[in-house]
Amino acid sequence: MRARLLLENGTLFTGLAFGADGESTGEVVFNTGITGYQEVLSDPSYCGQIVTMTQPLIGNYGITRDDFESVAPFIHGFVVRRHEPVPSNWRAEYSLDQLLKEHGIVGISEIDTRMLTRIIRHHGTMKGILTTSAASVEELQERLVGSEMMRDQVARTSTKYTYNSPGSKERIVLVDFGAKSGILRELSNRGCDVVVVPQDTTAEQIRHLRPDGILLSNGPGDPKDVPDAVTMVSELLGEYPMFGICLGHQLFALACGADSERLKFGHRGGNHPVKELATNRCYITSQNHGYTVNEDSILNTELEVTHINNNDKTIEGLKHKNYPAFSVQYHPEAAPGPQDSSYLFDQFLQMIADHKIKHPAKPRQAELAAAVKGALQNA
Ligand SMILES: NC(=O)CC[C@H](N)C(=O)O
Repeated sequence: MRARLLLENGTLFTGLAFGADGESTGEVVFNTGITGYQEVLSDPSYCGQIVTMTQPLIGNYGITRDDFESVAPFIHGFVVRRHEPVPSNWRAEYSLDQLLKEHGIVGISEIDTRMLTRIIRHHGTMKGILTTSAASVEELQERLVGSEMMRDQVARTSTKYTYNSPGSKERIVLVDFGAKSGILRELSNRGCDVVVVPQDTTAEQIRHLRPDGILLSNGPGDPKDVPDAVTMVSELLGEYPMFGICLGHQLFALACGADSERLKFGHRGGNHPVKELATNRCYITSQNHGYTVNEDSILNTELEVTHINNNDKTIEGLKHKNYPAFSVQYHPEAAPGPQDSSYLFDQFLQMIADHKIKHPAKPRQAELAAAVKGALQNA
């Protein structure tokens, strides 16, 4: 069966359909990972996007329950050069085609994904419509023009309820803006007592959880679409050690008074070189983002740039000059991609340990102690 992808600039790709029948619109982006299509499909940060894999052979190792990065995929379409319907892998439980069918996601194969990627690199990311319908190109164009880009992806992908993943060590409040499971996995592997909270949790509600540290997760969309989260971060800054990942990094920057902007075509893949400025060392990182922190906007803040992208020199890491808080634009939890940056989770836990030495009594406990002492003296 035929599927078609029409871009905002008028380019039409005709290929073979796989996955679900139907039609969807979204921002068309590309990912350069050679493996990891399952993690890409299930990364909530792709919510509302039509994803193209530049690796030409996709589906050959199938789908495994253990490799999901969220319970369900949120992408709006999947574009590949060649779709392999029969997986060949002992871990495969079912096929890519089945996964897309189960979740109503339209796939298209047998199109020139190299050409599509070059168009996106040249023009920048743009909207597209992916369909298995027989509609005329004019009809598709009309629907594409009339379609709105999503603005509420964080609310769609975040947990609705607070839940606990118990551990015996530090209590980390993980604010879920559309978090990949890998973040929770990294914290749990280190024995942390993780409390995952919804994206609209207030600073006061987080204080009631008595955290040792706060982790701001990755997530989809424009960081400026979640202003209440920026307020929450600014209220808790300095009070608790904080670590921001991807969207969390952008929210941390906005909370410190910096600005964010859209990248022409974003960074998506497992091969992005990032330079750590303190050591001049280069890390190959896993990335998936379309926005970045504006460099000039850092100047009037208390932020310091710690990492830059070696390809386009954009900001990849920040730290607060006076508070225990830092962030990275890339994915230390990998999944998919290189695991070289997982040490950042250890760095976060070390920051929490140092903070505890400097602030042995939590402000609230100190307040309580002072109140009790006052009450005893007056008695
Ligand atoms: N993976 C992420 O957290 C992405 C952050 C943000 N949605 C962006 O595209 O820049």
